[in-house]
Amino acid sequence: MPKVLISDKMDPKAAEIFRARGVEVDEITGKTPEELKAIIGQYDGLAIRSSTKATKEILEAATNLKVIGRAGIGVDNVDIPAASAKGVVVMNTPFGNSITTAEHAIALMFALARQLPEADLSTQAGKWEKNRFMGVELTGKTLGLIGAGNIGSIVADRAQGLKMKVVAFDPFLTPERAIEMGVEKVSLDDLLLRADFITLHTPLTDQTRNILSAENLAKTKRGVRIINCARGGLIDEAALKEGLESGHIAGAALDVFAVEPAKEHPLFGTPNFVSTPHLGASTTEAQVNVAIQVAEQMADFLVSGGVTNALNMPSLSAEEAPRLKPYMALAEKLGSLVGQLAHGDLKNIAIESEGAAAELNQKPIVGAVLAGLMRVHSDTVNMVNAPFLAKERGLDVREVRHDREGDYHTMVRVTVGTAQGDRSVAGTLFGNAAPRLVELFGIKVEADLAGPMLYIVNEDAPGFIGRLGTTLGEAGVNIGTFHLGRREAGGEAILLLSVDDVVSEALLAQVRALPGVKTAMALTF
Ligand SMILES: NC(=O)C1=CN([C@@H]2O[C@H](COP(=O)(O)OP(=O)(O)OC[C@H]3O[C@@H](n4cnc5c(N)ncnc54)[C@H](O)[C@@H]3O)[C@@H](O)[C@H]2O)C=CC1
Ligand SMILES: O=C(O)CCC(=O)C(=O)O
Repeated sequence: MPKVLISDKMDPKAAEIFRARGVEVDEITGKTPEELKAIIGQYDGLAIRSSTKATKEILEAATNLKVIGRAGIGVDNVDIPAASAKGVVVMNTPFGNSITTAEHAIALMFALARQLPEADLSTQAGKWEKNRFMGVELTGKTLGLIGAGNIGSIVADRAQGLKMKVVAFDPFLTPERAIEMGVEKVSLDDLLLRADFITLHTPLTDQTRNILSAENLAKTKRGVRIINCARGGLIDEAALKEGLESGHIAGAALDVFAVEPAKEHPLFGTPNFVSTPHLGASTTEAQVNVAIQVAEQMADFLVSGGVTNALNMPSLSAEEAPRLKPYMALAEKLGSLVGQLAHGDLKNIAIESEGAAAELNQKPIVGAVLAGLMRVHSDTVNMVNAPFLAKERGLDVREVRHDREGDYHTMVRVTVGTAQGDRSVAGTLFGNAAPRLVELFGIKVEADLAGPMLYIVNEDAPGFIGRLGTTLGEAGVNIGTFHLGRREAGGEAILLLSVDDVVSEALLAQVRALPGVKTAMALTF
């Protein structure tokens, strides 16, 4: 009988479902990492919320673990690469607590607009300070939404009900979806300039970390009020404190902090600062939803092998799995490559298969391309929800099978439509197993897409490779593999290098300054 550990406080429905499905369950919360390490080896499944950190060290000790189920959305407390490397499936429940979290953002917006926490404290202290608390109306104000996904779109809907004007910054929000949501799609600078209230609803990624930096906070309207129910780390907390103290920022409400639990914090006691202890998902309804969902998904997987809402594994039947697996690895890498390289709004995407690939079920291949593409911007995207999210966001997805066989016995090509025109990448499988890039933006180049990489476009000229090698070598960066392609002799050339460590911004700047370099970007796979 499979055995699951519930290591964070979860609605009792989860344990009920596990037992009813024939899964043995222990509920042991509040363990230190060392204590968890000592017991995790007994379990096939680990059901968590946000307190348990499923780190590499814990996973190393998890000798029997097959699945981690997150009763919630964010999986930043799970080391997904380490779990994948161990073959542990990571699942989340992407929609169960969205309404509740959106409502918390709205509640905090009201708390700021009417200084509810301070007014409550003062009134209960017997002060009756009617003249001290002068609020602002929400009606007619502009709400700036950073991140317009599941939760952001519910916040937008509720804010419109309050007669607010909603402007949104989200690189994946298509103009069509913005119209459908009734929001105005704007640049971040425009949002900062115009918003009376700003609310954040993005995951924490390299692109969103510190999105409200000191510099960006300084661009906001005087009197702005800021709400964060997404992830700590999106706002520069020291700059936020300065803004509140100077009066430039009229109020800030944080449900999440860069370091949690935040039992002490420089922001505590700052005027017009409101905080809650990561309560965004804490309603009875949301907790019942996510507990039921996570237990059902994990039990399905442990008892019958069914996969739903996995972040590191496609949904697959047992027969298709072995043939499709390498194709999905290829598809995800190609999606990730175009996601990292193509700039601006993507309007459409075509996934073409030819040769042996065209004979397979295309859905998992398409799902893997979309997951790779969108995971660049949101770590909550998975194979299952990627096609749905693409549709919701108005991304036109085309799936084409070609009967013909070209230069390769099997090939997958991904083409995205951008404002600069179509951008296409293609790959094959070597030995029917190893994913290989074979074409990038019209240039033939063969490469493994793995680990940290460096992408360079340069003018094909003698001496360049030597200069590049010297620059990387002097910075202590070891080159693993080196792949080269060019349109024609003396024309545009592409270099794809795998490197042992992620290339820093400072080193990228040095590479960009080399003669003949047109583009240099760090990529990760
Ligand atoms: N406080 C709490 O208890 C809870 C917090 N959350 C957090 O809320 C956040 C949002 O969750 P969902 O809406 O479900 O996720 P989602 O994946 O549906 O939406 C995230 C949105 O952020 C956008 N985005 C990605 N990079 C961006 C960038 N650089 N700039 C602007 N937008 C960007 C994406 O395109 C996407 O539309 C997550 O971080 C999640 O962990 C979720 C539930 C409860
Ligand atoms: O489980 C919780 O209380 C936190 C929820 C959360 O942050 C999430 O679902 O991303």
